[in-house]
Amino acid sequence: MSSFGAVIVAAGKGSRMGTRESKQYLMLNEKPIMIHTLEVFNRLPWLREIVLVTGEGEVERCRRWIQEYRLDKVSAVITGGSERQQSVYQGIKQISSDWVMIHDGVRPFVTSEEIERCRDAALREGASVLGVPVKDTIKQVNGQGFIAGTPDRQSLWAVQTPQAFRLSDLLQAHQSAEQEGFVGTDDAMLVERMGVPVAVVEGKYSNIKITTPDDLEYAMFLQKRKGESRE
Ligand SMILES: Nc1ccn([C@@H]2O[C@H](COP(=O)(O)OP(=O)(O)OP(=O)(O)O)[C@@H](O)[C@H]2O)c(=O)n1
Ligand SMILES: C[C@](O)(CO)[C@H](O)COP(=O)(O)O
Repeated sequence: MSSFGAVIVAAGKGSRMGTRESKQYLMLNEKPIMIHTLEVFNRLPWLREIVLVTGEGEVERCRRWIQEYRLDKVSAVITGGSERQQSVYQGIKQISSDWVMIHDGVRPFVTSEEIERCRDAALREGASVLGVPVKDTIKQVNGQGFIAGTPDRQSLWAVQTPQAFRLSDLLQAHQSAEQEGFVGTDDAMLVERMGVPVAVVEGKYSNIKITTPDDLEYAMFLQKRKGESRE
């Protein structure tokens, strides 16, 4: 099978969390959130390498955690950039596999089953992302705070990570975006604009991105449930 690597991005400031410590380093059940995430990927037998992208001044601490938790697939720990896109680009330059998965370090509840469905869809279709159909009605709102439009909910999905691509496609997409000054909010945007079809794979609503304080409470519930399901 083609070789797969993963880039776990954990170099953000976590401003929406409002904590002194960036959220990816916060303890969840006595273990840093990003370590929970790395452990999920490190358990995948078919994954060839993991590149961790972390914050300025955090490389040594992360390297100690990697040793402590025996994350033997981590091949490099590097610092990211001021934008998530820059962190991803730095990370994929360290990957030597044919395919790469990009995953947020603050999405610790993704399962190996979801990751493998994302992998298989990428191998089949060329690129793939995990996502879930939105449950709320989504509105476009204008600058005056009034509804400007209501997209058809049937076509709306909340897209998550991992997002999987051919390494060559993603490198080219990031290079083009950097040259053209284009900044997207996910990697699929950069590949879409290159005309590469991206398949959406239905994941789980529990694959949350820990972003604001209320997410932490839900994360503690999910972690407890995860622990209980192992007993
Ligand atoms: N310059 C950045 C920004 C974000 N990320 C990572 O990308 C993931 C998703 O980003 P987000 O949830 O927005 O994290 P932050 O940017 O830290 O959050 P905020 O926008 O609240 O500051 C996180 O794992 C974050 O650490 C990153 O590696 N480099
Ligand atoms: C990549 C992502 O997680 C997909 O939903 C999301 O776009 C990241 O956005 P953020 O503002 O960088 O958290």
